[in-house]
Amino acid sequence: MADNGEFSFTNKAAGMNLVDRSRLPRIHTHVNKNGICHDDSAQPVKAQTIDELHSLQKKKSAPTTPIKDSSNASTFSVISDEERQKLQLQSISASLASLTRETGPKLVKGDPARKSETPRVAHHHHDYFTPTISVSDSALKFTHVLYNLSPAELYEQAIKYEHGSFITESGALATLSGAKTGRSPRDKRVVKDETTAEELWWGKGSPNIEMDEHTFLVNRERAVDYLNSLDKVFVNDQFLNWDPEHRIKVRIVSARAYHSLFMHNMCIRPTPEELEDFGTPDFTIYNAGQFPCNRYTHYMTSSTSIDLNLARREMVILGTQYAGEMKKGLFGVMHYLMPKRNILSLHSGCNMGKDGDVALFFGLSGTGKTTLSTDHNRLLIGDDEHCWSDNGVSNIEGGCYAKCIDLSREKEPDIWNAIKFGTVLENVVFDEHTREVDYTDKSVTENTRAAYPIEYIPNAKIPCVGPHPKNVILLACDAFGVLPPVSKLSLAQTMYHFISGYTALVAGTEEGIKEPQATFSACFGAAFIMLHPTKYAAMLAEKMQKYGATGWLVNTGWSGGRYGVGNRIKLSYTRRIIDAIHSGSLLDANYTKTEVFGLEIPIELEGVPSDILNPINTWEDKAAYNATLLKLAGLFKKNFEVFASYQIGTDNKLTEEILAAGPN
Ligand SMILES: Nc1ncnc2c1ncn2[C@@H]1O[C@H](COP(=O)(O)OP(=O)(O)O)[C@@H](O)[C@H]1O
Ligand SMILES: C=C(OP(=O)(O)O)C(=O)O
Ligand SMILES: [Ca+2]
Ligand SMILES: [Mn+2]
Repeated sequence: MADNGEFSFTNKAAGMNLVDRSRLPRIHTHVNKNGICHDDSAQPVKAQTIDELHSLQKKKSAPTTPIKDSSNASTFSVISDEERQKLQLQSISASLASLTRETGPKLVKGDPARKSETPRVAHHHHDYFTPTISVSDSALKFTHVLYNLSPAELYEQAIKYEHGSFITESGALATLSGAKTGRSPRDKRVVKDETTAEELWWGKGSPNIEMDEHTFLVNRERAVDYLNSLDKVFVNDQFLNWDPEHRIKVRIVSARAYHSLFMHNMCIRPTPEELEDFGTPDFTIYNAGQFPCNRYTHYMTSSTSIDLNLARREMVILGTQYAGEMKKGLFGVMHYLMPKRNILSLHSGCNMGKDGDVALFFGLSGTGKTTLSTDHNRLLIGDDEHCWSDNGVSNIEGGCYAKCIDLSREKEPDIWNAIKFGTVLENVVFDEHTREVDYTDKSVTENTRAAYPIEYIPNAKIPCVGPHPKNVILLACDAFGVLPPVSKLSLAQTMYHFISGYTALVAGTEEGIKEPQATFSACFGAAFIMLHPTKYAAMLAEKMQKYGATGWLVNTGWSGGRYGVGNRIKLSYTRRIIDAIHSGSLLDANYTKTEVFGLEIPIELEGVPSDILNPINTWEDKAAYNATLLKLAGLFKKNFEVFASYQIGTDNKLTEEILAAGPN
């Protein structure tokens, strides 16, 4: 390097200083009258101490308050922020009241780590949270409430206090859901009282395992006492259902920032104004997470319990931190509340073309609802839970919950790009230094998941509502490899397959499932429905008839042999099939009918090799194909026996046609 400039560095001689300080220009400072040096390039900060400096960093934002008592609605607009905060804390305290104590715990808003907050607010609230029974330690203690925190605040809480929380390279919050990495359907209990005994589906095949009111209260008290024993609890006040006429207000009380952020993403997020008008929730979840149920409690068969009380409009979660339990728990509640209003609740994805054609995607976990409803050429209404009312369709949720195993940027770019700041990434494995996620790694579980707000998908339809569906697509992931990649269904066939709800359950989403296996789940969601399957089926048939929707069966599973022999149908082929359904071109194709299941299958479909359209062509061993086909048909028939004696709605003719629409 030439030694000709004032700022040149020199390293010519070994052992010399890299920078020759004598050649650098001096920084000119002046000495003021106090004798203190200043660098005059910027104004000095308006702070005398470090604490003061830090206090400048955060701008005060008015606390949002959900409480509006209808009795003082007229005075609401003039009440002070302080008064609002009082009312809000009263409502949350009422939610957290232990039943024996009549009054809730003393609550303080904010993070207990910010010590200065406690005495100030504590002083305010002392006068009206007077314990009504003899004072115990729990009655003396304050519970801090972290109310509807923002994603940024929840990130900080998670990273500071929850083991296994990290920021990934793309900005998502990686978390661990603990010992449970999937739902626990065998630990779900529903209170059987006079009303629910009549209304709900009980007995063989039903997901509703009974418990009594008293046992529910035992578990509720256990969860509430646990939550109140913590230094802080998270409270989310949010909405379900984008149809404004049928919106449900939900409150979620939980112990972890992870759970609060998950529900922030999955439920509909209220605006600050909506939160001020929130009032009393329609439904409350008490999620005690890791805290187990007590095995001496009646009806308990493990340390996990998910308890639903429809009369009290409450759910209690003990002994599992799997967040999907809350999301699907609320879905069950909607399967009860919506049909009462003559609205059909659907375990389906939903999207809409630019011309307003809506498609529903029914299917069990892992069959492709999220993947196929997230379609760059169409508007996403939702990926998992919808309502079909006289107004059309509406999403129940405010977010999506995508499977991440083997996620690829190329095949699923919209989901890939949604995994950014704000997204909860469950149970994934990442590089400890770069924080790059390895989506192929199943070390924690195969059921790795991303939960993100629906607006993270660029072509989301906000508000998430649409007109009546034109196509009803039933997704089955057929591990036997004998169902065709696509079949056009008659209404009776659609109902037969809807009631059957066949798929191969893919590993991981439910505890204890290690390999795909054939399963039947009525209405493609037996784990979540509350009424008898034929009630939902009758509503679906009526709506499909009324609005002229076409039914389709799409196999997103195996081709060329059963699981272990053949391969899963390429996602790109399934996408071409779905495109042809949306565009209407498949409706006009030439069809042939299959043996045994009597399914109408197209002879040709653009972008898909014709020989895979009929599965027999893809099997080398034709005898094995026929045997497997008959085996699956037998399983269908056996499963349907329990439904053979039921009437579907008021239409005798349709009921008979449905019974005849299965395999022969
Ligand atoms: N042909 C296919 N069609 C749909 N999904 C497929 C196909 N092949 C592989 N997959 C994978 O299967 C999974 C489907 O999961 P997902 O869409 O989350 O199901 P659901 O939402 O119904 O639970 C995704 O991981 C997707 O990448
Ligand atoms: C969260 C779930 O939904 P899905 O797998 O259908 O996306 C689940 O079934 O637990
Ligand atoms: Ca599901
Ligand atoms: Mn899904």
